[in-house]
Amino acid sequence: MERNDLWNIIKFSMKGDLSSITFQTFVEPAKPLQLNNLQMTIEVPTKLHRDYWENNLAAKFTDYAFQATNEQITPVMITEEERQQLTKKSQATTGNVASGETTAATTPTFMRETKLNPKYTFESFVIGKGNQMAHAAALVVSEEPGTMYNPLFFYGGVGLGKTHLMHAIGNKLLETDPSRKVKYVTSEAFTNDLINAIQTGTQESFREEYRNVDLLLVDDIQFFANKEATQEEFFHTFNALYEDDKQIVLTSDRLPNEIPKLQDRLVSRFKWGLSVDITPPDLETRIAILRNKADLENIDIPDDTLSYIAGQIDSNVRELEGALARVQAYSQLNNSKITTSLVADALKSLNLSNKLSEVSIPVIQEKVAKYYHVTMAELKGKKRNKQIVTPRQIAMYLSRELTDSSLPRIGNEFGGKDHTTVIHAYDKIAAALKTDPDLQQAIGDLKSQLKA
Ligand SMILES: Nc1ncnc2c1ncn2[C@@H]1O[C@H](COP(=O)(O)OP(=O)(O)OP(=O)(O)O)[C@@H](O)[C@H]1O
Repeated sequence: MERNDLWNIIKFSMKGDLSSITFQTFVEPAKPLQLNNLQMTIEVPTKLHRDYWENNLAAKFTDYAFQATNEQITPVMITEEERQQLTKKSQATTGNVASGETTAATTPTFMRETKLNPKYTFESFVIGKGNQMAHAAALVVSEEPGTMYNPLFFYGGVGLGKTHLMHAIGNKLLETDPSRKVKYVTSEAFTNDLINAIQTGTQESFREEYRNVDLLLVDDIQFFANKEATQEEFFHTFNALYEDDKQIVLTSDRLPNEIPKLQDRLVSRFKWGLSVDITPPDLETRIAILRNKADLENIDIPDDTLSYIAGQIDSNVRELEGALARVQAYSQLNNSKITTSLVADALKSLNLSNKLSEVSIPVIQEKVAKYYHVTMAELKGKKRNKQIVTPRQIAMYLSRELTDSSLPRIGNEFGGKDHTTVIHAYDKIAAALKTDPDLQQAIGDLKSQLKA
């Protein structure tokens, strides 16, 4: 989630929770500066504000952030004056931005304790077609680290569960044997740690810290792109761990050979183990993920409403969870039960997805069904008689024209049809439209009804 989106959600929650004077005094003037490594740096006007935040608001912040993102995000408070001093200092040295890490630079950053998210476990991970193999490989690695798949490399788009699986491996390993040393870092944190070690002459401790672990988890290694010194150091870290049969797990948004300027020797090492991709969840898995999450959080929500959310958001799981958190907040605020119409309102007013301001596929289906006097079930069904096939094809055509849903998603909304069926329907109607005045009339009528 973007920094400002998250901040707005937290502010919104705090507003409902604090007295209006407290809110105006302490929350209103605070400014989120940066969201990085599970820390949000927040600027406040004075030391008094900072102290108040640290003593009274930080815990609330973390709770609300967790509700919205499922991640343990800590606020790092900084006064305006401190920020100005840091900016001056960093301009004079490396051009580093003011961040929580800079303010806390008294101990080397790499000595920070690894924080695994306790909620990211195998139990809370929903298995579907797109992540089945990744899940199985992760489980094997957590049971027998350093033996079968080393390194284990997950790749795939954002918010699809790569970090979740990584933490699950760490959590499971520690549960089985709490004496094991597990280190989780993002590739950016690895780079920052290295820079910090070089600046403070503590490379030896850096190496000790990274090379004496049983399990090293490095997230988002696509950010190693173009970073020569980091790659060099990581190469040696990798070799030391590998030779010692220690487990390495890596994630990236793409395959190693697609990461720009990643040294060949790293690319080839990353291929020694197992690379598994994670693909976006299908509708059923999205519904299962939402159901799982709703049950975990004790959110009372009917099945058809969950299906509605899952139908609206097909990009990634993070957005899906974000939508559920927004819906929950919206229902609490309005003091009403969660229903499909409340969800439609909640998602629209929070402007979660542009698609929602457009016509949706179910609405198109309803209008077409009514226009041609067929039922919704017939429209989504398999019957092949002309009185039903034509309206079905028209509805598919309009879904493609008027929404930006993908072909597979349109197919899904029509009772799980293949995307090639949607293409065929679209082409057929588009061709007929050139010559058939009745069809032109019908499509014109339907479009104007849908836009009304
Ligand atoms: N299959 C799943 N079951 C349950 N929760 C899931 C699943 N997949 C993803 N999630 C949840 O979705 C959110 C985003 O997942 P995660 O952070 O692991 O994504 P990612 O692939 O690492 O993305 P990024 O590349 O942006 O770091 C997390 O809260 C995670 O728990």
